[in-house]
Amino acid sequence: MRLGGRLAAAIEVLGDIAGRKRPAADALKDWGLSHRFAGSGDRAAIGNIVYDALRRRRSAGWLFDADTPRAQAFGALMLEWQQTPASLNAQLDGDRFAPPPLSDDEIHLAQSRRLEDAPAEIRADLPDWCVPLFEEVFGQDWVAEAAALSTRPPLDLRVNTLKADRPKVLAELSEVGAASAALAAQGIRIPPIDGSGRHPNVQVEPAFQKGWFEVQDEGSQMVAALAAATPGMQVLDYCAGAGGKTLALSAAMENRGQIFAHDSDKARLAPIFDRLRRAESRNVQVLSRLRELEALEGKMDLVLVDAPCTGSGTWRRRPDAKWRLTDRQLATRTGEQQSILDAAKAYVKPGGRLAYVTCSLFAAENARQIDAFLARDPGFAPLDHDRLWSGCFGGHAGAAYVERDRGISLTPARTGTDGFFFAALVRADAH
Ligand SMILES: C[S@@+](CC[C@H](N)C(=O)[O-])C[C@H]1O[C@@H](n2cnc3c(N)ncnc32)[C@H](O)[C@@H]1O
Repeated sequence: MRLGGRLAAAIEVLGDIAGRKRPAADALKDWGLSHRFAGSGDRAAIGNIVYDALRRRRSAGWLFDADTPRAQAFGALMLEWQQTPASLNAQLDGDRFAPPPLSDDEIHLAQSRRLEDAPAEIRADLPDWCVPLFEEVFGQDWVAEAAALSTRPPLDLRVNTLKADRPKVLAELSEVGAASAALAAQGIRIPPIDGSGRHPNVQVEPAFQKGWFEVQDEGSQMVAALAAATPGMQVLDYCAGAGGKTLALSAAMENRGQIFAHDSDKARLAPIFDRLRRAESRNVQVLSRLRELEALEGKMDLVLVDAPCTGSGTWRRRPDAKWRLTDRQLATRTGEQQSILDAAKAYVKPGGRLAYVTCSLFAAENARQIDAFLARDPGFAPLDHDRLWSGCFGGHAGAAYVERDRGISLTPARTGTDGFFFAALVRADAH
């Protein structure tokens, strides 16, 4: 397929996503199943146009003054693929699978508009209702922070120190542009790919099969490090899901002590078994039933609550979620977070820690959730997050947003990671 056919396919998929309000991955998969002639390179290119258009939906559409799949797809090629109206029309010329070329009116409009002149919410590529939420957290930096969430993400890996070290994994992956990550001690980064390219499928690498590394965003690795699990501890990972953080904690604990991995959803927990085997994590017990946790009450050195959240920090990877999210869903998530925190605290021993993590950037899910928890339970006190940050990432003062008594925020603009929030609370009393 030439660019024209790929562009037409991307417009069709964007129409499907908008019309049926369905996830981008599902729409792309269906398109692939009904167009089996398309090769893997075509699918990757179509996927890239679709994802770029979703990340830049407002700014791409603004160039053509239209919130349509056509405007978003053409706009994405101009903003992210260094195309111009003239270069696009030249490539579409004579391609019978291409969408209609840009009209004189469209060309005139796109050439007369400069993104620097667009309203702030357009440059931020945010739904209107999210603007005050970003302003609340980031003040005058809110547009830059939101815009950084609209860029292509890197592919990050975490070296499993139970089986390998970073130089060994880097040597294995030297051909795919892998380099040490800037902040996470065991992180490896493969930078975002330009244009129609795609990241290598690292999961077919022998080193992956041997458990030498996991795919994990650098921010996720950093919050696992901030949880400060050490060998010999008793740890409850209360929302373990597929075990991304469980595995990082297990490696930090050098397989010594005990991690209890729980999740209320057995289906989400299911992949953890294979991952634990491959990583040779031997200090993890998976407990899917709540009643199995009874014996742990008041005994844990560390309880990690990696809470269900809106995922607003991961919009680089799941840009369709940005446009589907509603304020009602945000309210539902904050309610769940509150009840999970209130339930999980019972397992912390006196002097132990409750660590709270989200991959969201909204204050309601993060610092305000911590304020409310501390107001409900004066038996917990916040750790000094300035000290925690400098203890873990000492050479990088100022890289993250750190509020001493409220927590630490990582963002694509500041730390070059997905957006994450971390707060640690110490149980001071003996009740
Ligand atoms: C952010 S995900 C966890 C990701 C995982 N820790 C990782 O690093 O891969 C949040 C998880 O919380 C789980 N969850 C939601 N409500 C819960 C509850 N009441 N108790 C325990 N887990 C819950 C969800 O099933 C989901 O797997």
